[in-house]
Amino acid sequence: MSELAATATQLDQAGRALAQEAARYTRMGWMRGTSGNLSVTLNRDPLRLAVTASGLDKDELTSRDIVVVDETGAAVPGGSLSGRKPSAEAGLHARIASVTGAGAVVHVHVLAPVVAAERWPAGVELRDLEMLKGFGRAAHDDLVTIPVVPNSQDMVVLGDAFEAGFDPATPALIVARHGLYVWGEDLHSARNRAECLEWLLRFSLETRADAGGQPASGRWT
Ligand SMILES: CSCCC(=O)C(=O)COP(=O)(O)O
Ligand SMILES: [Zn+2]
Repeated sequence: MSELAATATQLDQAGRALAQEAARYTRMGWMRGTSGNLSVTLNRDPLRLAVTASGLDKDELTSRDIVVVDETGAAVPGGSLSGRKPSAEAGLHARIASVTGAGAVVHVHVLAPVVAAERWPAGVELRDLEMLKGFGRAAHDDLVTIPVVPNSQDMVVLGDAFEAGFDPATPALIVARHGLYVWGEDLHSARNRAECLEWLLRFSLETRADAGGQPASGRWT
């Protein structure tokens, strides 16, 4: 295997999957403008990810608009068929994949997590909701806390903050005033988790009194 630690076929498959998934998130309104980025793990040792290229409209990616990066998020030699740069956030993708063993990492600029982090900057607490099952947790779990870290342009700073608060049972991270990271064994699993978590966060914002929401009866809060 080459320095890329991936065959041309693997790269083509990864590129198609990432482009298709990014277009789907754009249609959902979760990758507005050029926001958001996605990655899949190609190889564990050495760590190699295929990550979306930087600064592109994520609705218009082709299978060539991906870059192979190493464990620091740096492009490996010959890692881009299109000569593009990796996502500015590739370093955090690589850190998450390294620490969690995830097969895919999704970063979206969906609104609810960012608003929730404004309300609960120490972490967003969720409990007793059926949708927690779709997030890989039991609905009856006492408490699930989605960690929140301050935004930074330095992916090492963000990675250190993520790792400091990492709980293996919670496959998500909110970056304050920025967006949401969710991971899973593949893109499909990460998307399911992201969709369920977005629902959970919207529910919290709309029903918790400490977010200015309207509890229906008070019985469940
Ligand atoms: C308006 S997007 C600002 C950059 C960002 O947060 C993002 O998710 C997209 O960055 P990339 O380098 O992956 O295009
Ligand atoms: Zn972002």
